[in-house]
Amino acid sequence: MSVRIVDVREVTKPISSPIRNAYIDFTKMTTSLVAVVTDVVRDGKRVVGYGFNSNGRYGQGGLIRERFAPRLLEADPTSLLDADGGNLDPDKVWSTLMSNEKPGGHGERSVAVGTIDMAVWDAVAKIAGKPLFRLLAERHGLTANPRVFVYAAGGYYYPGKDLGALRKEMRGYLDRGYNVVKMKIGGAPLAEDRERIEAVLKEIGSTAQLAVDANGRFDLETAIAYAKMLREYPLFWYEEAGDPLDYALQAALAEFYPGPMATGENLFSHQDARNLIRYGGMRPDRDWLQFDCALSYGLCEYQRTLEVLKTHGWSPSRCIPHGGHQMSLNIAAGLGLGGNESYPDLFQPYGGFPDGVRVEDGHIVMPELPGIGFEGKSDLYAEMKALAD
Ligand SMILES: O=C([O-])CC(=O)C(=O)O
Ligand SMILES: [Mg+2]
Repeated sequence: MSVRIVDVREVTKPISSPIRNAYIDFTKMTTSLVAVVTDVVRDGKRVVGYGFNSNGRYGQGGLIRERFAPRLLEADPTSLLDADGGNLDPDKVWSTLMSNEKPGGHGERSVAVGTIDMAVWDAVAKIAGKPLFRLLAERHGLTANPRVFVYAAGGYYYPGKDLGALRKEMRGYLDRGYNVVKMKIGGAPLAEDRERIEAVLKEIGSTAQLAVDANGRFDLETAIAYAKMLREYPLFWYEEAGDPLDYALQAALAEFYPGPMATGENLFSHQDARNLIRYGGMRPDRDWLQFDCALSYGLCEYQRTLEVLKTHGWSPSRCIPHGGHQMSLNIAAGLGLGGNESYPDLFQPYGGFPDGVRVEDGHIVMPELPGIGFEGKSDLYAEMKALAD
């Protein structure tokens, strides 16, 4: 049997909402939805792999249609296959996507490639007839663990949102089974953020922990001022204090913040991840890494990032990716990450879990669906199917 990619389709969809973090609002946010259509038939149906990019970066229809989809469709189909020709080889597909691309300058390109790469892995696992997390564990000689830690991200700034509304939002996450919640900081003066934090801590009591996210807003002085305030509270983590590429700031912050820090969602290559580990002062015994494959050249590149971490003495269990998508849930279950982000009320239908999956005690259990599992989420699959039909 041979396998051929017969089409790569893209549509840019809105995932807008009136929320705001310390840096951007999401009123114009979009995502690229991609379908990689193959000539393989499984259970009487053509195998189509699907992918999309995470929130925070916009849809990449231009790059995908002008540059990346044509490279795959123009390639010799046999050059994209694994050794016995029975499936696509994601690394060969990745190399074809990245042909004639110079190194460095990771940005929108890494989002376009990450989105297609997600669809390729979905197709590969479907052709293999397995959930992606099982396929990944097998490839790496690991035992999959379908029970994955998830936390609830929200706590955005929102017109008219007072402390009561913030507390209610957080209570809603606890009611849905989460035991770690996250809120935004840095979009209001420090004293006001302190009030917001105290209100949430009062609401969640000892049943949950709170993480805070500054979205890269602070200069060094402000990051340290916040560190001195935040270290008075038992926070789950202090996220993305300064500019994502300011490794010296991150390293200096460690001097003032003994608790866990988190960052990495805006680093888009294994080289950038390596620089964070080399120069960012991150501590493998307590800090968290949030690289998101959907924004950073996909799972082929994420595996290289995990290799870099290993070389520097970091366990994959210190990774809790940004983005709240099922792709990272599969990587977490297959390769032993520490968990995954989740946005219970935002970015639908792209984020979240297959229908019927419930959060219990801050964890979900992955269903045994072939591929990434998108077919198990009916609202998401309806959009995907419309693209492929
Ligand atoms: O507000 C955003 O851009 C999303 C974000 O940082 C996160 O989920 O950690
Ligand atoms: Mg963040």
